[in-house]
Amino acid sequence: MSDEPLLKLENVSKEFTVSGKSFLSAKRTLRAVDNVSFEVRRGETLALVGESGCGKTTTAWMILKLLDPTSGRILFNGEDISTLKKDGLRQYRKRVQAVFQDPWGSLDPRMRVRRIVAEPLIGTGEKLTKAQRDRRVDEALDVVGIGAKQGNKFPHEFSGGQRQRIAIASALVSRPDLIVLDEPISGLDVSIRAQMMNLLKDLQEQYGCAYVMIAHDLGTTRYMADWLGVMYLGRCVEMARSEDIFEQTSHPYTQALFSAALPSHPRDVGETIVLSGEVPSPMSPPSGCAFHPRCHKNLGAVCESMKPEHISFANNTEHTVACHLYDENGTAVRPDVKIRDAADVANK
Ligand SMILES: Nc1ncnc2c1ncn2[C@@H]1O[C@H](COP(=O)(O)OP(=O)(O)OP(=O)(O)O)[C@@H](O)[C@H]1O
Repeated sequence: MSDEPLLKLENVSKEFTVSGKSFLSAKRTLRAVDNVSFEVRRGETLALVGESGCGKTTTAWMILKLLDPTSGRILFNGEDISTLKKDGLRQYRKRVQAVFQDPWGSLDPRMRVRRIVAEPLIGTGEKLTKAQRDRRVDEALDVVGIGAKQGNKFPHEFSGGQRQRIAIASALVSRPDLIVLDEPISGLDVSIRAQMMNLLKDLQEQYGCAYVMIAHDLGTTRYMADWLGVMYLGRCVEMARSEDIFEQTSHPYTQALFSAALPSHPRDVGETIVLSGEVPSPMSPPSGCAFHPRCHKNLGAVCESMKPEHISFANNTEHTVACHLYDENGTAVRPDVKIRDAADVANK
């Protein structure tokens, strides 16, 4: 597999202007995504995790070109997607597809399933005869387990899991290089989630497409993802190969997230870390490290006043973290620090 990234985000940020509550109050800026950088290689899966409101969907929407970044660049096969016009944009829409949590949103209830699945083939510039198009639709319906014969039915004639399979068929039919999966299984019954994860993995093996996956559930990401990015209040606070993060969580936020979701992991945490309070509003983020008010390893003054840079670990440069607990080589400075030591540390 080529090492050239299929998708590259370079310091991507997105700000929204939000009106005040009353007519007279000033407009304010909300930074939903803050300097996010990562790469996705062909055929690999990168998952973004984090609590609600941390910027996962906004990031996905920018990749899908449903939103434009306020700053930074998104490169697809080395090309800045903000420069795409007409044909280039049409090609991009064909090569980058999406599956959302609620398939109802993307399945027109008045259309037969065949027509819905064929939709991404229309207007992509790819010259297909009707027979070729039909064959593609049949194949897509077959590989997702719906079966070509069911194509004349309407979406309401299928169960939730089947509807999600139809949405996947529709995403696959144009043979995309990348599919953005926005919580694709969280709306489904627990009993069929495993089937759906297996299906997505099988399809990736068969077609070689990459996935950017948004997930709340760490169990899913552990099974699906090659890379994991942990987001907090718009920032990607930790990023690494999935197996490396599951082996060694480094950012205190990642540790808290993992300790709550996977009580037996990670090995280095040992005890359950309870995250106190809510995620602060991105409209008025805390100073310094935005996680400091909730952090069980808060070092005090440095965390409260300085935004930590992203650094990579000396023994594994693919593992990056933005936290004052680590020095510029990624070595842990004070991994032992507990919150009660914070004032002492700050005074040293
Ligand atoms: N169009 C918009 N206008 C203003 N604020 C927005 C807009 N879209 C998103 N936001 C805000 O940006 C922040 C990030 O939202 P986003 O939906 O990307 O988070 P998320 O991690 O995907 O959350 P969830 O898991 O709940 O979908 C939130 O504070 C949200 O309220």
